[in-house]
Amino acid sequence: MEEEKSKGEKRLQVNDYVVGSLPTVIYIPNFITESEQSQLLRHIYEVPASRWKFLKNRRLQNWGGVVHEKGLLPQALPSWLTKITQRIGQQTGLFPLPINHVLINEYLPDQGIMPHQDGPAYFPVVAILSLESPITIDFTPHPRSKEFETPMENKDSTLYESASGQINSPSTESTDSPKDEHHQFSVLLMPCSLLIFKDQAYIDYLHGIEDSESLSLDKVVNISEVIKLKELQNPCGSLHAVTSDVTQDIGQNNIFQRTSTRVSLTCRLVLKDSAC
Ligand SMILES: O=C(O)CCC(=O)C(=O)O
Ligand SMILES: [Fe+2]
Repeated sequence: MEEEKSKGEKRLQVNDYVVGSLPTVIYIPNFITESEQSQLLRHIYEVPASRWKFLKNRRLQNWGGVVHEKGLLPQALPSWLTKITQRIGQQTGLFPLPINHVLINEYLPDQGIMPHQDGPAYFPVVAILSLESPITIDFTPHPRSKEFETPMENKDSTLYESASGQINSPSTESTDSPKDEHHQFSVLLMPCSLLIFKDQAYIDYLHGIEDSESLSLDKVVNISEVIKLKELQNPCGSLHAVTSDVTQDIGQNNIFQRTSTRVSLTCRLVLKDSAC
């Protein structure tokens, strides 16, 4: 992989990591090592219990300050987080300023996050680091893409907005069908991986995780990760079938059963600092 040096960190050629048909969805496997994952998890679970905010179907920690319409009421990120956010900034080169906001979401196997947009408070690039267990994140064209809508009604919007401190535009639970079913896709997020989505994927798509213990691999665009997952689930299984006919194998067994907790770090940049 072609790489160049940038401020002590190797700059990745992010275009080499584009998955699916949108050029603005980037998936980097093994962005951190397993030992870095363990260190992060240790920090996450060592914080005082009061750091956790409980939502209807998951809990989260908010780091960096409170996000509201006027911008961010900033609070410095702890060093165990800046270690990783600086690396994301330097290796991807996709953030014009240091990442200043991190949400840590914890999902039990039957928990997810409803389809939503992250909204205009953030610079339109999101980096999501996945820890502990795999999950699929689904992208759906916004029913009214191109224009930013405010929420009308949704399952957990009140809790989500107040407790997470972010300005979100969750899906409206409307019966509108997406503009083009064929443009729905999923990305399989393995532990230690980094997902980045930006621009069109940020603005014209909703993203979400089903609150179900069974996740479909049908629409996954990063197929090589599906193969890895199947190897993990069935190390002595029919590997030859996987390598000889990937599509057929995925078609035969395309449900992934979640059995353990997943933790994610959503790393973003709030451009407006409301303290200024
Ligand atoms: O946990 C994830 O992968 C998604 C989190 C997310 O979409 C958010 O925090 O806005
Ligand atoms: Fe999000």
